[in-house]
Amino acid sequence: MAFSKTPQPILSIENLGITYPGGIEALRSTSIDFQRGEFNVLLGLSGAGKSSLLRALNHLVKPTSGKVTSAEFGVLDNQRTLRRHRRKTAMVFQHHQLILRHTALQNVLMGRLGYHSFLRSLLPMPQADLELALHCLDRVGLADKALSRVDQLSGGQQQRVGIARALAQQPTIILADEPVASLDPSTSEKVLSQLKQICAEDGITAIVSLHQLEYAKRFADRIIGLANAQVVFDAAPDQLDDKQLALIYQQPVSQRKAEFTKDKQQPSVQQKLPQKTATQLEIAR
Ligand SMILES: Nc1ncnc2c1ncn2[C@@H]1O[C@H](COP(=O)(O)OP(=O)(O)OP(=O)(O)O)[C@@H](O)[C@H]1O
Repeated sequence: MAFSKTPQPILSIENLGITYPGGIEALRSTSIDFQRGEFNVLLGLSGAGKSSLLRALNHLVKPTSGKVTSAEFGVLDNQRTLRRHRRKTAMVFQHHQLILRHTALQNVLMGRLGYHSFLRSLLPMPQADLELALHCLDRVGLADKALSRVDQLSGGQQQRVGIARALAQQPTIILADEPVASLDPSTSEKVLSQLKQICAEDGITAIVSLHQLEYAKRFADRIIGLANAQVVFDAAPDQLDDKQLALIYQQPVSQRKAEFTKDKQQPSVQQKLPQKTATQLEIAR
């Protein structure tokens, strides 16, 4: 089940744990090496811990234990290292987080902000940044929309602007948190194909959380399955059989406990219903 390790991971987590205030454990002591240029998909039920893991990789969520190590910059344990790591680690979000009243080009230029001081970023962007931003829009097929306001673009086009903004960071890693969750199937496929192709061309490591098993199987080089805050599968998509799927899609422990308690202590909804209504429910099934 373990994924074969090559000597040079670009990003590693070691005994990483995330517990939110209130005691909710989103990730239990987890260690993973992410290899250069790989397209990784995090798969799991809602609440399994995908977003928490993804966001901990650039400390948008602060881990409560363990460490994240960038091959380029070292352990993320100080502001300087974190700033440098974040500059080369771009994010693509489910709701793209674009400024809707700005043009596509203005949004893509935001990807360059990490390369400038605060004062410099108040001035017009350098010509080289403008050219790079246009090139990034061109790569996602939206050069002709550079001067369109983002609120005039379709959902798929908006997500492609989000990808172009990520590319403008000239990243070595892209973290994408459910990038196609708001898109229809055909647009989702186009967006994921484009993301995968660009990452392959540029040698970018992608770590992408997805809900759709079929996309995970089709696009991932490696699938990391999470359930109940733990990695339960870590291998190439062709290793994913029914047994492994059952592990990934097992009911959350909290839900199982709640149902066990409910079964033991309380009559089921059907038991509580008058006999006639319960029979009608049975028939309606
Ligand atoms: N900010 C937070 N504060 C408290 N608990 C949180 C917070 N964010 C997430 N959680 C909890 O942590 C657990 C893991 O959540 P997470 O969002 O990482 O899962 P997920 O697999 O990404 O789910 P989804 O697919 O629905 O986005 C869940 O029980 C969730 O309720």
